[in-house]
Amino acid sequence: METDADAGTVQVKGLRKRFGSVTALDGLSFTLTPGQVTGFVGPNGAGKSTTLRIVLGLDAADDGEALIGGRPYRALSTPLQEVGALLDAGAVHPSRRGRDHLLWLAHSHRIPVRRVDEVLEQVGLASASRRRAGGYSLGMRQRLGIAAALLGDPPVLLLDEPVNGLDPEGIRWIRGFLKSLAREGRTVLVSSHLMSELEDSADHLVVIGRGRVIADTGVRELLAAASGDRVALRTSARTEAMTLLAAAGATVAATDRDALTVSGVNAEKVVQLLAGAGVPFSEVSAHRATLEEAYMELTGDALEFAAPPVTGTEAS
Ligand SMILES: Nc1ncnc2c1ncn2[C@@H]1O[C@H](COP(=O)(O)OP(=O)(O)OP(=O)(O)O)[C@@H](O)[C@H]1O
Repeated sequence: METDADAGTVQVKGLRKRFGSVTALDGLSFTLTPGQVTGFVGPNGAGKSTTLRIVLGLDAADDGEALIGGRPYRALSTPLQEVGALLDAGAVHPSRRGRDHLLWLAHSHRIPVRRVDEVLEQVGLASASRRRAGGYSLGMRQRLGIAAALLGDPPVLLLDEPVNGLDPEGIRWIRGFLKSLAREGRTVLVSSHLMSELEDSADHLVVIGRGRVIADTGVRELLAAASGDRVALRTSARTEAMTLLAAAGATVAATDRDALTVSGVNAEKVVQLLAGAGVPFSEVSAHRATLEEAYMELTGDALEFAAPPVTGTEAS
């Protein structure tokens, strides 16, 4: 990897792009920093692929610019060593063997052949590397695509929907792998239209909708804000607990036969009140929102294809 401090920084500045009457990008700006997995999230059609294509010099912006290590993609002298990308895992010719595909890439970019075997090993494809790509499963094609992105040992990795179509084992593998790449100090961007896919892997999120940034935030901060002061409570005496907590000024909602969500009173106070009144309980914990909940709260109706909100008791 390069040691240049700026090599891993990706800057997207005021990108605009129209396709006929469709505004795909409407003044999009964000910066990616090294050492983090950034989730690039938005519903279908939000503009994720268009952004990545522009960053990678495959499409031209109408306005604005995208810089990798301070330079536009076309100005990079050794692009594969500066940015690795996975855009379309199906792009490998089916009759080509996995290893040959990487060898061809390595030769054409003056990358040493030993890197081919290193990356095949790294993505867990070494034993299947002499098979033709046409016989690969989707998961194996994704791994080959990631191997190609890693070939030049770049400080920046941009992966468009790498989890798409993977089985649970493949998803688990990719999450851990992306995190380990970020821990090595690389800048990792992974796009997805499903927030749940980024649970446990993203450190930072850039959420977009209709070609604009809706949120640019740390995952921890987002979850803390979405979790609010809600407390989850498990009790076999639901009615008594509800009456007691409501009398103390809390707002209480039943979420299950023996579970309540309490807001307006913190966990410590809930324990104090229940214990003081002799109401039995088996669990009191600060409610931790899921990334999906936080996302819905954040984006609300900003999303083009959001489902109508579920209200009242249906939400439980
Ligand atoms: N080559 C093109 N010609 C016309 N319209 C396009 C083209 N590429 C993208 N668009 C439109 O631009 C908008 C943004 O598309 P884009 O593919 O960037 O979204 P996305 O967030 O990647 O969506 P998905 O999750 O479905 O991949 C959409 O309305 C799309 O239909």
